[in-house]
Amino acid sequence: MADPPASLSGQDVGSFAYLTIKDRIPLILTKAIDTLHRHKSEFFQKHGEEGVEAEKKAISLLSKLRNELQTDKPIVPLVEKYVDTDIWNQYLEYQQSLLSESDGKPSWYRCPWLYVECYMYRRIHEAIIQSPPINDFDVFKESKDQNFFESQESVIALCTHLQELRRTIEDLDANQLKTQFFQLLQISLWGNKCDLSLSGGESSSQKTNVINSLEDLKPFILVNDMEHLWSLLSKCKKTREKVPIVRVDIVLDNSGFELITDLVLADFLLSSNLATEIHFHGKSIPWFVSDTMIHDFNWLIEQVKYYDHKWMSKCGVDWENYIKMGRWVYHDHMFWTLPHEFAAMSQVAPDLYAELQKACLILFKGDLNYRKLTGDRKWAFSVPFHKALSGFHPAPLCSLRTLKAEIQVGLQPGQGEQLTASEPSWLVTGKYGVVQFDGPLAPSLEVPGE
Ligand SMILES: O=P(O)(O)OC[C@@]1(O)O[C@H](CO)[C@@H](O)[C@@H]1O
Ligand SMILES: [Mn+2]
Repeated sequence: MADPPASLSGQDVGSFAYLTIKDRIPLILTKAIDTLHRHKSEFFQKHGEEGVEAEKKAISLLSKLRNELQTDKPIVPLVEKYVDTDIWNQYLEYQQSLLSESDGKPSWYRCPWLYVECYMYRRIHEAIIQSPPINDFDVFKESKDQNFFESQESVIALCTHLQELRRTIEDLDANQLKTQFFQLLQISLWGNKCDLSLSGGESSSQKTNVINSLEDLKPFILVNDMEHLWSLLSKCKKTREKVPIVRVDIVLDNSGFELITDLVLADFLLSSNLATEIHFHGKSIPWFVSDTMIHDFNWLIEQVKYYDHKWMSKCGVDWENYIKMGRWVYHDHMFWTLPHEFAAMSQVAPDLYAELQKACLILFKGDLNYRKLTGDRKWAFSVPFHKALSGFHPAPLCSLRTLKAEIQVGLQPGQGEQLTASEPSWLVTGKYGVVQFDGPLAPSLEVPGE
């Protein structure tokens, strides 16, 4: 099999990767430092002088990181013992092995963008765990919570919509159910626009009622495989006597409004009997500013449950019950916060790969997951999604992604080039999206070993 294309990297001056490393990541680091500053009195109240010293230490570590990045210093090994420290340092050695003598050391602009961006977030985590007693502080928690509070109107509308849907769901025929399914898939897709790492931490909450704008947004869905998802889940539903469990896994992305859209979709999948259990996969450390951790997941459900709105609090009560009954299960494997492309998962995290193989369908939310599914490489726009997955296929899978990086595959011949000509920023603003499926080929088309 031919070598895959080169990785996106900061070596391409002017590229989105280059601009992210040069401008956006230092801004995110500065905001993290500011957040620590603003919590100084809280740290003092909680921990006395020790808390203030810890804040100072974390800030100096983050400032050092920012300087390394802004002066393109060599990437340095992690030093604090943690569950994944050795894996990260082995990965750095692997990056070194890819460079020739003359290339020099792995550095911020020389290494793949995917690696250095993930590494940056892991270094933020190292700075915090090196600063006890504030070693469990989430520098992004405030902005994740703020995104939820600023999206209240849309959350109320969505929860009301879901409860109305649940009241009538028994009377819907297959076509009506499909229509509702497609609507909630699109709402989950567009919920992905609310991403703080794109906005550099600036607010990106959902201000308008997204349900009313689905028709207007439809032309911006470049790949729409929703029919595949419907036929897959309908088939699973029909074979329930033989296969009683229909499991859908959702690899989460951002907390706040996007997470609400994912929980609403997950509730519908159970209420419609299209699935019998939902498994969510979140991050185990603060990641890409807005990505969901267990404390965000639990906090959000608590907020919804105690919100002073009848239908919203009904959703929160239902969602808490799904978790208690084991119909919703939350996982946070450390693989999701490693730098590896997903094609490496079966080698690096065989337990996670085996877990995902239990699913009838895996939904991958967001842009970073898409970058890892396709290896963040310079594929031609018309390369088939299956090929770009480079053998990653634990189960039928679908990416729900708004485009925020210069990578897109599975387009029609000429479709990408046409967009580049008419709208040069189409790959990176989040304005366009895909619902892109990779499932079992029809048996006659399956070519062994391809
Ligand atoms: O995975 P998400 O939350 O959809 O988006 C994450 C992300 O798009 O934010 C940054 C914006 O440049 C990218 O580096 C990264 O891929
Ligand atoms: Mn994200």
